[in-house]
Amino acid sequence: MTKISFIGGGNMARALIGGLQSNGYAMDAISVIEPDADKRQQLHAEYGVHVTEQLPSVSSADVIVLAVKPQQLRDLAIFLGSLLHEQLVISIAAGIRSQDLARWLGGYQAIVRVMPNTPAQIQAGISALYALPAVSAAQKEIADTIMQAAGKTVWLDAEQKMDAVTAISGSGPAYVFYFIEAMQQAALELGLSAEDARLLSLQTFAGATALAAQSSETPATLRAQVTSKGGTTERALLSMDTAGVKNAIIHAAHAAAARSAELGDQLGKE
Ligand SMILES: NC(=O)C1=CN([C@@H]2O[C@H](COP(=O)(O)OP(=O)(O)OC[C@H]3O[C@@H](n4cnc5c(N)ncnc54)[C@H](O)[C@@H]3O)[C@@H](O)[C@H]2O)C=CC1
Ligand SMILES: O=C(O)[C@@H]1CCC=N1
Repeated sequence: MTKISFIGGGNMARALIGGLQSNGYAMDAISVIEPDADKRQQLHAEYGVHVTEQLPSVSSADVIVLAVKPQQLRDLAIFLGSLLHEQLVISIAAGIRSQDLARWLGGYQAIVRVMPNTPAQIQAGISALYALPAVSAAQKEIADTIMQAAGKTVWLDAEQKMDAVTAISGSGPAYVFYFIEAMQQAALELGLSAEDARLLSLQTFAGATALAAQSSETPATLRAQVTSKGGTTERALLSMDTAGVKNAIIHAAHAAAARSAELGDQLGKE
């Protein structure tokens, strides 16, 4: 079993470990290096993974997943470089470009950059992957297998596309949760119980998403099928258009992509 060492045991590492566990991955092949003692204890209790605060323990891993904040990556990578010997390095940090990471690692090139998302924890994630040219086909296969335990994978032909991916699928779950929050609040205001508000809004999302995925019709056509002339949906959509909801969502995604590029520019300079 490929030994995986996560550096950083926060939200995204937990999501990926949860996905690996649900997929039957041996939890004793996974270790997590995390400075926060409470998080270490929780990870060990919940998943049975090895936990430590000692960075040198990565030496025994086959794959190292860098799961710290983008702002924490450079200092970590500078230490990590001397501990590497043929391991595959997977970075999930938003914005940080592979060549900047390679430079911080002292020229180490076996790097796959990945943008996962949190539905990974129930194997419903999607990850985009980009490999530096030095990464072998076998290493790409390993990265793909690990990320498939968390959901679907897509390989990018140009790293520049990571900014767009980050804005759509990386940050995207938060946009969907935001919409669900709004739907549930409206349901409560309209007099439904909390239980019904949750069930009705979540099943509506799940059903509409499944329909959009399975149907050959475009989302616009599916939307038109809900919208009776002079009816309730028409009134709701008019309200959304007047408030500029669609444009706000599009602008939000552009803002996220711009922030991803900005993180790469700012942090990559160092
Ligand atoms: N949360 C999300 O939805 C997604 C996050 N990402 C990326 O994943 C990375 C991690 O994000 P989160 O898990 O949300 O952050 P987080 O803050 O929950 O986790 C980061 C963890 O790294 C630990 N840490 C800090 N310095 C460390 C060091 N030197 N060695 C070992 N561990 C250290 C922290 O104690 C913390 O537990 C970020 O780079 C983010 O851009 C990517 C896709 C989605
Ligand atoms: O908000 C962030 O910066 C990270 C990257 C994508 C999702 N969470």
